[in-house]
Amino acid sequence: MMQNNYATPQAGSSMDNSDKQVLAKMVDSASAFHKVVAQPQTSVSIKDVTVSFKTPKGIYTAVKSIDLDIRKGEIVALIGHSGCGKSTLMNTISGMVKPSSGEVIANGKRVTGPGPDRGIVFQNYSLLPWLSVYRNIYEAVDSVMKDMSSAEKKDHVEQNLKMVHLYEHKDKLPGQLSGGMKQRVAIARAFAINPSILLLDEPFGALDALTKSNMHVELLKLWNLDNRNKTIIMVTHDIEEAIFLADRVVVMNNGPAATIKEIVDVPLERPRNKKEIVHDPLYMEIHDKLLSLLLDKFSIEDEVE
Ligand SMILES: Nc1ncnc2c1ncn2[C@@H]1O[C@H](COP(=O)(O)OP(=O)(O)OP(=O)(O)O)[C@@H](O)[C@H]1O
Repeated sequence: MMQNNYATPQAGSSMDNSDKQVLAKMVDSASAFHKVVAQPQTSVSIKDVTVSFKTPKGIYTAVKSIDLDIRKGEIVALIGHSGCGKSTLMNTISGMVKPSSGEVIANGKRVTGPGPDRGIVFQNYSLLPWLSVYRNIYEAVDSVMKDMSSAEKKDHVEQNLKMVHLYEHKDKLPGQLSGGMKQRVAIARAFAINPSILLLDEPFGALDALTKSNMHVELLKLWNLDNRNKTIIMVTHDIEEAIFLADRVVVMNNGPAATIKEIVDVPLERPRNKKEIVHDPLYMEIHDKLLSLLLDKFSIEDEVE
């Protein structure tokens, strides 16, 4: 039988000072052990990342000294004014932009380029216009899931199409779909390659408010179906979107050399209900906070000195 190293002394037994010290050390190391075990797994770690670009006018530093740890299964939204470096930061995680200094660790490995553990969805869908909906997803699966048979790949693609309610449209070309449908194909394609990290760069930016709202619910459904295991990092300009989806909102300062201004927690319970959440005082508080962080001026009167 395993000995219990953390047993307390029997009642009535006396302890001298050295016993007490030993016991205190044991309790300390036990709680340290539990802290380590209980610590959530880090999915992405951005360590002191600076990105500079060579431009005709000289070196332009987009983001500077960014430090950010993102837990496995966490949804994080990056928000900030246009040009502050949100996409640049995302692209250091996807591996499409190399940091000028610092490093990004994804799933315990240093990012040196794109990889199938990180799926990316852009605002402009990036579907291949000459391939059907089905083939757009199949080609991605085929290039990543080498061990699957053709029949398994077919099943897998069809299952992912059903998940986003597009099975009936599988033979259409992207040009025959609405914006929301195209974005669902792009999301199904990203999910189909089963990345543990999903990077969404303004995925719903081009959609009307109603479609966008439906897409938010669809995205969270997919995340739930996957037992909330996927880490989702998304760029957005939309405060409501960020609060509805995210566990934390990372607010960036304006560039050049943009840094993180503040990280705002969103401890609203899940599942979140679109209609009800907006009446939650905590939602309103977070909304106000984000608005204040993003807006320097609230009305034209603020312009008057
Ligand atoms: N390849 C590049 N070469 C030179 N400058 C670049 C390059 N990529 C980005 N930049 C500059 O870096 C800054 C940050 O760009 P980025 O696209 O990351 O901003 P963003 O916050 O995502 O903007 P938006 O919200 O408008 O999409 C901008 O000033 C942009 O012009």
